[in-house]
Amino acid sequence: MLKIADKEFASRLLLGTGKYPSFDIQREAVAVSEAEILTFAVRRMNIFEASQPNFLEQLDLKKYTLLPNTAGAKTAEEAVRIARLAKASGLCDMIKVEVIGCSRSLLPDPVETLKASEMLLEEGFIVLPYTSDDVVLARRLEELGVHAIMPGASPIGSGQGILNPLNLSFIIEQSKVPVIIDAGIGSPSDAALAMELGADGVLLNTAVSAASDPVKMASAMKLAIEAGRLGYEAGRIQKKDYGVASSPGEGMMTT
Ligand SMILES: CC(=O)[C@@H](O)[C@H](O)COP(=O)(O)O
Repeated sequence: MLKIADKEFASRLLLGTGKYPSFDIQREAVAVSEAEILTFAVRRMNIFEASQPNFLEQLDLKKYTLLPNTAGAKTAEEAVRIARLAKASGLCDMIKVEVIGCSRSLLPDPVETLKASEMLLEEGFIVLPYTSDDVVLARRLEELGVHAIMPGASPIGSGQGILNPLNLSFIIEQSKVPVIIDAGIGSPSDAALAMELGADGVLLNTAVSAASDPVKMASAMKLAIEAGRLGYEAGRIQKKDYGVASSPGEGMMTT
């Protein structure tokens, strides 16, 4: 089980809700993914405008935990304002802190992310910050008291997969809160690798929503995350420099 604060989830896949070709495809993709946590950008969701189409209306909200995110924020203050709006909607008490520091790479601003996380923790939110794969920043966030760390695999929407597995391993090794690899996942093998590294979960959006067949890809991601987790729990063999025969040589009959 994935445990975040006092909440437990059977699925380790967290799914974004942006950029699907249609609500119907999105609904089907979400269903086959078996994800229990859905993230959405508060700024892009018409949560206060009943007249506007809204994906959340299409869902049985009792089946999902909503994870609003502060996408669009460039400062800690903006992120906090967006988080308060999300809380006021009454839909959720968790928040994914996303403070972008570079509009080209979409990489997070470490200083503002730390600041926003601190402010939101003081206000009683369950805080899940999206961070870079910086090991020291991850430790500082955990020391603040965040409820999960969400380091990026690579830039949001890039589909480049895991660029720095070593840093992610260091973060996973040092963290006592769940580590959820967030952003940049491009294929099921990327998601499986994240889980094999020992991550507690994977958050992804574009790899599914922009796939040629989002529903099939949602299913593939679910299976990859389950396979990666099983592989991690099973314990992979050590890599060796030279070949080692798979069949025992001793005791074999010779002619
Ligand atoms: C939806 C969301 O929260 C994104 O900001 C997230 O980081 C996913 O990134 P990808 O689209 O690269 O999976």
